[in-house]
Amino acid sequence: MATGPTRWGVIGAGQISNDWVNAAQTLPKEEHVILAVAARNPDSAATFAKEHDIPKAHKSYEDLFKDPEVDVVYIGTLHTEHIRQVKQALDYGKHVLCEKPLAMNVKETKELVEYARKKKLFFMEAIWSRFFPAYQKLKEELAKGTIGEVYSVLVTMGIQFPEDNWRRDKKNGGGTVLDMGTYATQFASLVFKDLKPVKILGGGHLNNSGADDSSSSTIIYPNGKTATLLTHGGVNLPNEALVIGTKGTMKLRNPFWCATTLETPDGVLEYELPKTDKVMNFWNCTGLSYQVKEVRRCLLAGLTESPEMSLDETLLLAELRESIRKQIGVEYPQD
Ligand SMILES: NC(=O)C1=CN([C@@H]2O[C@H](COP(=O)(O)OP(=O)(O)OC[C@H]3O[C@@H](n4cnc5c(N)ncnc54)[C@H](OP(=O)(O)O)[C@@H]3O)[C@@H](O)[C@H]2O)C=CC1
Ligand SMILES: O=C(O)C(O)[C@H](O)[C@H](O)CO
Repeated sequence: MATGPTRWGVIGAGQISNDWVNAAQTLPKEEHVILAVAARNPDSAATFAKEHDIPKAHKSYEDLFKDPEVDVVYIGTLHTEHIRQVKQALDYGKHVLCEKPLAMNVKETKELVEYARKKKLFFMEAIWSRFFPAYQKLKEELAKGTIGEVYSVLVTMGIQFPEDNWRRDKKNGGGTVLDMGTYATQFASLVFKDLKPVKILGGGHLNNSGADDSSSSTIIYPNGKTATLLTHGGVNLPNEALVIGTKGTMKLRNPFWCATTLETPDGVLEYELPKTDKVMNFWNCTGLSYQVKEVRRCLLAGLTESPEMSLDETLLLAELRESIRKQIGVEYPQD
């Protein structure tokens, strides 16, 4: 791979893997090749491979991890499964990009971070938001002091999921804090990156499975700064992220976790996404290609972590989520 394309193996033939592969395939073939896929059911991997023009369909996840031609594995499975799958991929010497949330709780997240660091392989939680051009621009404007001293972050993420969606089922890792709180907390953490939270307040409602159906939380940072976050699985919220300073406000939207619009005091900036004619499951998902590019950039530079989404930050997000959802009363079997 030193000179050739990055050769990807994908595990999980579900919804996000569909979007991720379609997004990665918008990139030049000289840089990224989706070489292999594996699923729990070999027939499902074969069908996925055919649909996406992927040369190899392996009979098991382990067969894919063993494939010497695969440089890096993308894990697109439910987060209840990540702990075992990430470790096995690393054991076979693969670099790993793993879907968010990286794991079920702080304990699992720490275990994975330490494991990857010991192996000295590239490892990243797939917080794709960070690599959107609108995020890069927001960071530039924050660094320039465009809105002065920032005191407040306000984020809402709410999507009306059907009752039978796994996101509402605790045994499948459901709960809005794990699903949407990952995005909300990464935004707070991006803005207040140099500050250690002094207090985390959380509340919300549980559904019948014992997962949270809504959350309302405030992260108190030092020096009068706060981030207020709402998540909801039963109603659509504005899905915007605001950052408010002494000289004005900036807002990411459309929606904030894969933003194509940035409002600044000087005007509204719109960003076009890469195009595909493939069927996508989730909003703005050709934007997954930005993080795919980041992984190659890091591999070529010999980095084992992305400076934009470090493993320390992944740990912090896990801690924030755990504190919030435990205050709501969500306990997972993995805790
Ligand atoms: N970055 C983003 O924009 C998004 C990220 N996500 C994240 O991606 C992950 C997958 O979500 P999504 O694709 O929507 O989910 P899917 O329901 O489509 O499931 C994905 C895959 O997970 C595996 N899986 C599903 N159920 C089980 C189970 N009960 N036991 C073991 N494995 C199971 C299957 O793998 P197999 O095919 O091998 O059977 C399945 O194809 C989640 O962690 C989610 O948070 C989800 C949506 C968007
Ligand atoms: O990661 C995601 O984007 C999610 O799983 C969301 O909760 C949602 O489905 C939005 O697309």
